[in-house]
Amino acid sequence: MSAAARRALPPAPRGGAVGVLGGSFDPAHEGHLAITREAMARIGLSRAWWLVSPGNPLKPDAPAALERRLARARAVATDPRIAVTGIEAALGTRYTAETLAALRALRPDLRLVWLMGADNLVQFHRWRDWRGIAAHHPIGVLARPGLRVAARTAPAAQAMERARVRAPGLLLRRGPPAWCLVNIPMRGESSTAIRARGGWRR
Ligand SMILES: Nc1ncnc2c1ncn2[C@@H]1O[C@H](COP(=O)(O)OP(=O)(O)OP(=O)(O)O)[C@@H](O)[C@H]1O
Ligand SMILES: O=C(O)c1ccc[n+]([C@@H]2O[C@H](COP(=O)([O-])O)[C@@H](O)[C@H]2O)c1
Repeated sequence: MSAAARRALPPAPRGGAVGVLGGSFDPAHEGHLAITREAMARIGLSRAWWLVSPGNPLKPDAPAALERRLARARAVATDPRIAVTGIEAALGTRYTAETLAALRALRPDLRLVWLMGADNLVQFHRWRDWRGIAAHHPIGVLARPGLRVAARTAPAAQAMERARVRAPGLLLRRGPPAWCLVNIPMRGESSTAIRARGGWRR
C-alpha cells in the first residue's frame, strides 16, 4: 500500500460504521449531501466517505479533472462527519470491489457500508465482482426519482432477494450479505442536469 493511499484514507473512530458513497461527483451537488445525511441517520452510521472516482468504468466520457471534482465535493460536503477523498486514484483502482478490498485491508476494524443511488442498483449486475461487494459489505440503496420500479426489478435486486432487509436499521445488525432500499425523501438534483444547464464544464 503506497504512502499516498494511506494519506488519502480519511480518519474514522475505531470500530465505527462508515458509509462509503462512491461517485463521479462531476460535479457534487446538494443532493449528495442530503442523501448522505439521510442514509447516515437511517442506517446508524457515524461517518461517511465520498470516494471521488478517477472515472466510472461504465461511463464512456472522461469526467472533469480529479482535483477540480475533489475541490467542489469538499465545498459541498459541509457536514463535518463527511470526508471527501481521492483514495481510488492513490490506490490505482477504479473498480469498487478492488477499492473496498483495499479499504478493508487498511481499516479491518471498520464496518463499511456501501451506499449508492437506485440508478446504480439497476446496473449493479454489470459491475466487476458485484457479488463479492455484496458478500463483504451491507449495501444501502438510496431512493431516486423515477427509479423505484427499475430498482425493485433490477437483475441484481432479484439475485440478492434473500439478502434484502426491509428496514435500514437492520443492515448493521445483520451484517453482509444484506441490502436495503432506503426510502429517503427523493432528491431531484443530478450532475447531468447541472452540466446540461452550463453550471459545470468538463
Ligand atoms: N439525487 C440523488 N438521489 C439519489 N442518489 C443519488 C442522487 N444523486 C446522486 N446519487 C447517487 O450518488 C452516487 C454518486 O453520484 P454521481 O456522482 O454519479 O452523481 P449523479 O448526479 O448521479 O451524476 P450523473 O448525472 O453524472 O450520473 C451514485 O451512487 C448516485 O446514484
Ligand atoms: O466496479 C465497477 O465495475 C463499477 C461500475 C460502475 C460504477 N462503479 C462505481 O459506482 C460509483 C458511482 O458511480 P457514478 O459515476 O454513478 O457516480 C463510483 O464509485 C463508481 O466507481 C463501479
